[in-house]
Amino acid sequence: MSQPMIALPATDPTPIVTRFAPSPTGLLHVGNVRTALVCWLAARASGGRFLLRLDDTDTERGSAEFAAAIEQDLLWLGLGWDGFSRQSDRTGRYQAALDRLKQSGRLYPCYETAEELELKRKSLLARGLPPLYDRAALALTDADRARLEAEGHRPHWRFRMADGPVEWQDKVRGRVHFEGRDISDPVLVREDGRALYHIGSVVDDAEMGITLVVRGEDHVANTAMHIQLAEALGAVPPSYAHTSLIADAEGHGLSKRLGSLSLRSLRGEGIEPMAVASLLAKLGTSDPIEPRLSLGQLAAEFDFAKFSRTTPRFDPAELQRLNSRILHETPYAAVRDRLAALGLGAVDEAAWAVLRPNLQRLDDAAGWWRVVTGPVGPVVADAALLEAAAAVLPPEPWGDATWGEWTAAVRDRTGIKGKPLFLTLRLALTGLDHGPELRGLLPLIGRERVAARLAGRAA
Ligand SMILES: Nc1ncnc2c1ncn2[C@@H]1O[C@H](COP(=O)(O)OP(=O)(O)OP(=O)(O)O)[C@@H](O)[C@H]1O
Repeated sequence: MSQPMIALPATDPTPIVTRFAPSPTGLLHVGNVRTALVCWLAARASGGRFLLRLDDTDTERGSAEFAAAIEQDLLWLGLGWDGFSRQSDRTGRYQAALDRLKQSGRLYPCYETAEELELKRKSLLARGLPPLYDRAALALTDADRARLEAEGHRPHWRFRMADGPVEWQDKVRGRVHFEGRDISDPVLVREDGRALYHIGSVVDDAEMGITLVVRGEDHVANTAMHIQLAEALGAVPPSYAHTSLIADAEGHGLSKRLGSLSLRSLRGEGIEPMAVASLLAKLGTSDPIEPRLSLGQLAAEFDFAKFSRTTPRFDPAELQRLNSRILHETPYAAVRDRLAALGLGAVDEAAWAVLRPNLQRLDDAAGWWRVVTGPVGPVVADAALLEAAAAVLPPEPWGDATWGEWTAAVRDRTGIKGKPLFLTLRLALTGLDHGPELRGLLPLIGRERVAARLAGRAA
């Protein structure tokens, strides 16, 4: 008998709870931001929740300033969160989990020094073997441990991986398979008593009800271990999506600590948040990169099935092109307050429509607005032509049709048309040989200033 056809919904109907968990060790770079954006879009596309969790337990390298900068940068991009936490506030929860692992025998103390471990590693590699920890510490007796402690050795603690397969269906990479025995027992607690990132990550994901972990592929091997860790703590591991890592235009990796391609520097260069989002949401996917004006639209187009596993390169020139195209489409209501903050409160909707096709960044508007309000030192290329043009300058009010009517009258009077006419007028009215359409500029400049500039006076 043939199987009945089942119509599956196109998208995952279950609301996803996901999180972005950066360490505050530097400014977010475009790779981090792409991961955050993918998390956010996955949550929004499913009607779910996006949590921000600062992985701030490394007090040596992290700082409160970087933590604040991460929050500001995400908000600038529009990636608000539905829940916020700091791992430094939750160390008691991690300690409780570590105690449980000790009780169940999955966490065991080790006393090798870094030098001893390095020697073991080198010797394994020299014999062509994988550098797995040999679990020598599991053979220590209570008396051995007491002696080591009495000699002043402090233990670090390892999680005992179980043998057997660890598998998951990754939303980007498909089926991923590891063998537990191929993974070295990871250190979860250092000699100084500090818990490493893994325990916080797994405990928080479980206690915060995370259903999907989206992170860079630098974490794939960690995930096999995190799955076992979650299970050892009695939790159901979440689903996973490991996105490829973004490289710079030359193909080099990015690092927060090295200050690569930060979101902040792009913002300083006048890049619009939606230009960044439009590029990063589509980079490394099968969708074309096109300007998008809202995150909601990007969420509607979001699908993990579109992501490829190749390493995408971030091209600043492409971002710049997108930025211009986005500004050219941005409606007045979206920029009114920002124009006012630039001292351009007088730029109204009609003026914005004239200026925006010439913008590469928003603050270019100030330069073009000065062309309107003056003073502009006109360039007189043909005094006779300008005199004739002034003689047929129509009375106000001026509108969209004025430019066409006026230049037709100048042409009829002088017999000059085309480029010699238009370039001469442009140089006289703006002092420049390029810029916004004169049809739109003319009514903004107004008759008084136009007349003065035609007469060669700065106005
Ligand atoms: N180049 C990259 N492309 C995409 N995602 C990345 C890239 N680098 C890091 N990520 C992801 O960003 C998230 C935050 O990572 P993390 O805070 O460790 O950043 P990092 O840049 O690796 O920092 P650091 O340089 O301090 O190690 C993780 O999910 C990580 O996988």
